[in-house]
Amino acid sequence: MAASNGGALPVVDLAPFFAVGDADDAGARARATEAVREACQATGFFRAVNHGVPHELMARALDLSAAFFALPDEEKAKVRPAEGASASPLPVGYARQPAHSADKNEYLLLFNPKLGLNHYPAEPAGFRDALEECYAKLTDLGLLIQDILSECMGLPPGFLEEYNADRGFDFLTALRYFPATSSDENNGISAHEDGNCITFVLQDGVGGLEVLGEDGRWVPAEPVEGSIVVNVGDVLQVLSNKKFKSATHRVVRRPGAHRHSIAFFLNLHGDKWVEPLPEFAAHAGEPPRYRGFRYNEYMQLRMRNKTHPPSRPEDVVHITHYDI
Ligand SMILES: O=C(O)CCC(=O)C(=O)O
Ligand SMILES: [Fe+2]
Repeated sequence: MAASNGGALPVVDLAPFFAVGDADDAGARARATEAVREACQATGFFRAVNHGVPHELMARALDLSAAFFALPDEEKAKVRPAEGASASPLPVGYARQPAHSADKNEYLLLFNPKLGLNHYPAEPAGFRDALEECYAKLTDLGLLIQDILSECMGLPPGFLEEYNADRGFDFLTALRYFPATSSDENNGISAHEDGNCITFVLQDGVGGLEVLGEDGRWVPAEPVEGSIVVNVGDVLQVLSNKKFKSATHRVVRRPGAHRHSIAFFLNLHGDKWVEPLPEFAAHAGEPPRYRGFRYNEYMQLRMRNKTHPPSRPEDVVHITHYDI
């Protein structure tokens, strides 16, 4: 069988967090928590299995997404609110990366369906339901992983839950990457770190997602059916004063096939203040490695990277902007 074993990505089995009444649950939960801690300190990337998101839903959402992106461009372009009309932090609906962008993909973006801000495609039938079901399940998974992270960061129970209690800034993107046209025309998403708290990726069988390993080599996050790739974003790297890594990752396009993925971003409210927590700085006898900032300021600087790409790569804003 050509399927890989998932390469070098650590696998975390979340089953013990869903089991009830088994005497060994506490031990199994502690082992899973330790595996998350190790992965987040090493690269910030792992693969979750038995995560509570039904495999049938994941496959259905990816299939319907492929059917949507296969529609003619005029159809897809209808799923876009008028310029300036969006009340959401990012434009909802369909978009294709601009021609000047090094990233070669198109996507459909939605916020929390409960906010009523989204624009959905009329076709294919069932796509909206699948996206909304995914959104709800991935939010639940985000809250579970956030609890596990709170625990493995040694924070008081419920700390991150309280710090990041607002679900108004999370978003989901269904993505389609175009096939590579040659071996040097194959960038899907350039190497980056996610700015948010925690990201999940569901992907079809094509492959191309890669994470930068500790030794500086790219490790493929090969598709493994039913698994979800999890990565830590910049917010957790800052809170943990660099103890937890915001994973550097990219997507390399493969020849001969479009690639489909669904990414969910557990985010932070724009008004939140982000700085190294005392547990990782003063109380640990460590100097803070970042100055504090309001999250919205960082989100806006990152948006500017896209809307007004700086001509010099060193002017692109990353979390290093707040380095001390
Ligand atoms: O499509 C993927 O596999 C990853 C997407 C990603 O890294 C992003 O949107 O930030
Ligand atoms: Fe990303």
